[in-house]
Amino acid sequence: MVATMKELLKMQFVNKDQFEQVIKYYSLDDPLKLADLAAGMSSAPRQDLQDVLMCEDATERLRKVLLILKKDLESTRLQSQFRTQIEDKFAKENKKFILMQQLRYIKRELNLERDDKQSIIAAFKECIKGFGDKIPEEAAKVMDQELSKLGTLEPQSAEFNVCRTYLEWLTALPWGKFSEDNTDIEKAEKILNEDHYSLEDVKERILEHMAVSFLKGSVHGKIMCLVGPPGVGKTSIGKSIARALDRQFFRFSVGGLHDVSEIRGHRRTYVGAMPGKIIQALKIKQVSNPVILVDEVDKLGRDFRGDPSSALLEVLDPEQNSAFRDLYLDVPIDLSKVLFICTANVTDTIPGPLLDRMEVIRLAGYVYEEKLAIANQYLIPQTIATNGVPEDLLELQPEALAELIRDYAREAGVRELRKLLEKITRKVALSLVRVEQEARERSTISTENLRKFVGQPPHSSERLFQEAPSGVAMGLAWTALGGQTLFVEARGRVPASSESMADATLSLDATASADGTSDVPSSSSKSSPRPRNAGPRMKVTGKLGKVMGESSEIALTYARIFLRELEPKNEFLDHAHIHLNMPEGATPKDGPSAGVTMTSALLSMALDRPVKRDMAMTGEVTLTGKVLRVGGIKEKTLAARRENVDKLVLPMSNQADYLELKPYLRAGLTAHFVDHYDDVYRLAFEDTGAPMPSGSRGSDVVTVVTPLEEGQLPIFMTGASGESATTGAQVQ
Ligand SMILES: Nc1ncnc2c1ncn2[C@@H]1O[C@H](COP(=O)(O)OP(=O)(O)OP(=O)(O)O)[C@@H](O)[C@H]1O
Repeated sequence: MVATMKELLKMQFVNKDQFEQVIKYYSLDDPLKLADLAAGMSSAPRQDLQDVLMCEDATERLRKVLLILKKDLESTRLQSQFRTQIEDKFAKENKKFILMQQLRYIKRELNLERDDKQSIIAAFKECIKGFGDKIPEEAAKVMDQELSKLGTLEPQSAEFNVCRTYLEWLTALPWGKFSEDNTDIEKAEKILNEDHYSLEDVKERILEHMAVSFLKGSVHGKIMCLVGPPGVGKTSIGKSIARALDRQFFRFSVGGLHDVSEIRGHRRTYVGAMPGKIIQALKIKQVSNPVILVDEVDKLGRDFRGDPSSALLEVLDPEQNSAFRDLYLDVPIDLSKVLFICTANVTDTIPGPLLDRMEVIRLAGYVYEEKLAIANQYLIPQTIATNGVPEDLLELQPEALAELIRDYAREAGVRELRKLLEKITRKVALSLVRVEQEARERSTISTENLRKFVGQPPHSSERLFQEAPSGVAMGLAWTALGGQTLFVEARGRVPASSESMADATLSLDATASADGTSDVPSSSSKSSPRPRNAGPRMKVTGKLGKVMGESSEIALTYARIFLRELEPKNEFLDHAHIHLNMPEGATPKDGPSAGVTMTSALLSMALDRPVKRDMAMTGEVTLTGKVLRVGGIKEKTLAARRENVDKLVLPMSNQADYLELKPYLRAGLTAHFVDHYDDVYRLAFEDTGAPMPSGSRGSDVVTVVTPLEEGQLPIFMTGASGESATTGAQVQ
């Protein structure tokens, strides 16, 4: 007996024999069998059934029938599967709902808890009541509105959570909560001295600021901005100010920050919206008058997400910040009692309107003696304590510390020095835990075993030129990393009449060779007549900014005038193709202060006479030879001492800046103050065999000699800072 179609399909019918049987059975035009078919396909689409009936070929007809039935069976199976799943889910939800209702009912009967939503609302109301009248009217009104809105929303809805989070932020703020300021200025001074060595002028400015705030009873006024190279203690002095004032301290960095909402918050319409950093600071610190340190304001970004500097201005400006509106909270918040302190490496990149409202306090960097004292009094005790090494089990000999400062951590600040001391202490800690407690011995770090702890010194190279050849002059520059020496190299030759500029520059030696050889013709050859058709040209390299580029042109024009008066027959600068280069080409440089150095390098090249050894100069030069005032005298003086330079030529108008420096900072230096290039020339080329001008158009040179103090080391460091090329700090 042949099984019916449905039965065969239910048996997963694919067997060849059975298939043959079915074909045979259904190939007859028997109306009864057709009726059987139709019954099996009752739920099949009409079109499909028609297709079957119209099909003439019996085998094909059968195949179609089978297909229809297979589909039918599949859909029946799926339907029943869904039904079971849905029923299961409903049963679970139902059960949960019933249990929840029972639980709620039981809790309410036992008076254990009120309705969830109601309890949330009640908690908010309680919290708001606690603030009393300390909440400003507008904020109180918004809280009321939000509370009523919360009452109308379903606790399971997304909007309920948005509304609840918003109220949580509003009620988490320290409305009217202030910590009491320390008004004892002597105690404040003691704390500042306890935390930091030296920095007298910085501490003095901070104390003045505090004094004004105490008298006025508010911190209104300019925002303090601590500017200086890395590791000079800007961040840590900010922390110390908070300690001196007895206030909470919060720090955040805006370096590389592009998104304005980091400061001003996101609008509430965004998913995951939050208030900005300032509101977060108030919430975390739970007082309305913390000290907030905004680090790296000189590295603020700006893009399509807005201009964070304008948002920062709104926050920091004492005129505007008593009603600061965070985009998320959208109620006025009084920030006028917050003490904002900013830090930066340079002021050039701080947006103008922001800089205008700041009181800049400069931290220039430390000399050797200061680093030694900082290490002994602060860094060594601190690192020993943080690494858990018993004090009597570690001894760092003074010579080893001197070597660390001199050869390993040649920097303006003390960050690298701190890292090295930490490295040593960690190594000592490891060696201590490797042996039994009783067998532990004191570790002594001397110059002999220092390398075992910190490896080879990274600063083995001396400064770029110990003795500069003709065409090279040493300047002093001021970078974000502190002061440094900056060499100017000038090379040039007069091309043959047929030579093009390209050929001429190709034949130029871009870097003067250290042995002093140069392709600059001797003075006698320079006075011979030259073909005039090639014309003089100058190429300047070393990643110079616009101002420095212009300064090089002024230097060339002035050097030509000067040379014509000095040696009328020497026409070298009038005809030569010149290449002026400032090494460390990866470091951007700008500013006019290298004017005198460039002029000296050009004259040294044209006269084939080297500039006096160990002399560094700085000053802007004008077309008439006047030497103008420059910035960063302290940083430049520290760099000169670091780099073995003992003679300085500085603008007369910077004399006061120099004399303001503590004598120990300029110990061993002879500084000459000039106001005309004639005197720079005399000082730089005296006794080198170069011709001397007949008189000077400047006023008398002032020379300040500062002898070494007793027990003070002479010059103690050599070599240029290796850092600047990699960090891209701008030289000025
Ligand atoms: N005068 C000082 N007396 C004692 N410790 C100091 C002094 N100057 C710096 N330090 C210490 O040096 C370390 C580095 O200082 P800090 O991090 O404050 O530098 P910074 O100027 O903020 O640097 P950056 O610009 O990289 O942020 C800190 O541990 C700090 O305590």
